[in-house]
Amino acid sequence: MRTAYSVETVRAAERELMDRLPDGVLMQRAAAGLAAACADLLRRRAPGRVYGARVVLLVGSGDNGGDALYAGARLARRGAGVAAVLLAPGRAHAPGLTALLAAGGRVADDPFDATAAADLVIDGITGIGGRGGLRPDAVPVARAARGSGAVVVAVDLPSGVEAGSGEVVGEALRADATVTFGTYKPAHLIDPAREYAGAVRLVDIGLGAVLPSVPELEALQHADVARLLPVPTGESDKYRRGVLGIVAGSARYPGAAVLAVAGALRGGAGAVRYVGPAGDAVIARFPETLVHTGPPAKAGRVQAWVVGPGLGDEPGVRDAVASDVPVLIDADGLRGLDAAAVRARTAPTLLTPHAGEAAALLGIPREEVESARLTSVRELAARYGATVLLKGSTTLVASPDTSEPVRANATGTPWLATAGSGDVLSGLMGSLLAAGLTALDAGSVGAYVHGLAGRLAARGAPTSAEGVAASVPAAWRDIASGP
Ligand SMILES: NC(=O)C1=CN([C@@H]2O[C@H](COP(=O)(O)OP(=O)(O)OC[C@H]3O[C@@H](n4cnc5c(N)ncnc54)[C@H](O)[C@@H]3O)[C@@H](O)[C@H]2O)[C@@H](O)CC1
Ligand SMILES: Nc1ncnc2c1ncn2[C@@H]1O[C@H](COP(=O)(O)OP(=O)(O)O)[C@@H](O)[C@H]1O
Ligand SMILES: [K+]
Repeated sequence: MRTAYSVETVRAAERELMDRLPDGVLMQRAAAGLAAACADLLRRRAPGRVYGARVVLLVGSGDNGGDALYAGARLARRGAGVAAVLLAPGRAHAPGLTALLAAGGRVADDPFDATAAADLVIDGITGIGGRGGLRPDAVPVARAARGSGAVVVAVDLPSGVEAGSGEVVGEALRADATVTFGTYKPAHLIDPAREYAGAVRLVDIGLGAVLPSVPELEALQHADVARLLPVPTGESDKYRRGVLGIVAGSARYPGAAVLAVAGALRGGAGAVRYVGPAGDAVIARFPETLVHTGPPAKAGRVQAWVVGPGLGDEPGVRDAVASDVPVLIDADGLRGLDAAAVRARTAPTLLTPHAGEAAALLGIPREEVESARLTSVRELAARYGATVLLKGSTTLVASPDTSEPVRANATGTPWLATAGSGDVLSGLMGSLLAAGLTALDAGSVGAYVHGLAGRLAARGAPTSAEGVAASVPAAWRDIASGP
């Protein structure tokens, strides 16, 4: 599990730790980890050593720049030629600059000449104190660094991203690698910032001892998902594995029903009951499905419902919401959803909007959701008293219980932005709900498997929702077989 803490929590923990330690120790720990990571990267490219390598530091006005300066000093002591570009010359971290100069480093005469010749650039413009994207004076230097042949290593965070939300407002410096300290921050787990960070390395500075036990955000890894995937045993029968009911499809969108059933069958349901007008299309593709044309309440016992994909104006949402088993509500099922009825439910509810649907539920413009995904998913979970999965390039899953961390999933690929892939996801998560996973686990495990299936299906070329469903078993096997 990767865990991330909010900026406020990180700052409070750092203060507490600093009070216990002699001055400057934390920054030295950070700089030592940063310098070691840079030395590793330099060894991996010509000329294959630190001695003689050309290193440029981009130094802002805060402690992020201080980390860069001290790391630069360490590299200079090992024979690298280190030049610092001071973006706020009068306000650069003074002891850090003194250390760099004492170690044989220098201040760059011309930032553009320096970056053009660099093997490695250390981005220490801003860290957790950065707000509102790169400032105009930093933009040309950042672009020159990115456009040079140098490896770009971000200190703590790629400069210009919002540490607490993962937003990128304006311009940010894309890194090949990021070295962060003490704990991940939300920006390391949430796109678009996550993508700007490149490969992230976490350096232990002793913060773990003072961080609270519950993080703000967590991201499941293979081993976590493997533990949660349901596996049938000798005692299992189809009912114990879970029967999933699917209320989906309409005369206009019969395919959504087929895709949701496809996801459900690959998600391990013992049986799938399909309720709606697309029974013929479903049976033609999946003869193992139990179909029913009456209302959901009369369809027979299920352990969970999925309601909404391609539903159009077909009825059925009310029955599902009124049931006493877990319910996943997606797509058309979310339209005009009655918050009071959802809050009154006794069994778990999982709402799975994309940004447009989330915006409609919150009554705000889509861009507002896109630019504040973490806040939006929390707000929806609170309003509906339900677990909410917000789809997108990073999928976020929030429980209505605010003491639970939000789960972030980034296993997906932009190739998943294809019609019907969300229907497959609904069926898959529905099966996991029917198997007894909590709404938070079903959502985050489903998103993880679906994202990986999307990657396997695409492998760099367009794929379809059917292709994603067909790759779920390969993704499942990959996860279950271990790291
Ligand atoms: N607090 C601690 O104990 C530790 C902090 N460390 C480092 O300290 C960093 C935080 O340092 P600070 O709080 O000084 O904050 P930063 O260094 O992230 O940035 C703050 C400074 O940048 C300026 N700034 C803000 N937004 C800007 C923008 N868009 N463009 C240009 N300049 C901008 C501000 O005016 C301020 O002077 C961490 O990210 C980490 O790198 C590490 O040394 C580990 C220990
Ligand atoms: N840029 C992206 N990167 C990764 N995954 C994406 C991206 N865009 C969409 N997805 C994923 O693709 C799926 C699309 O679902 P949805 O929007 O409901 O589409 P549909 O209604 O057509 O099925 C979701 O799982 C979503 O997280
Ligand atoms: K930085």
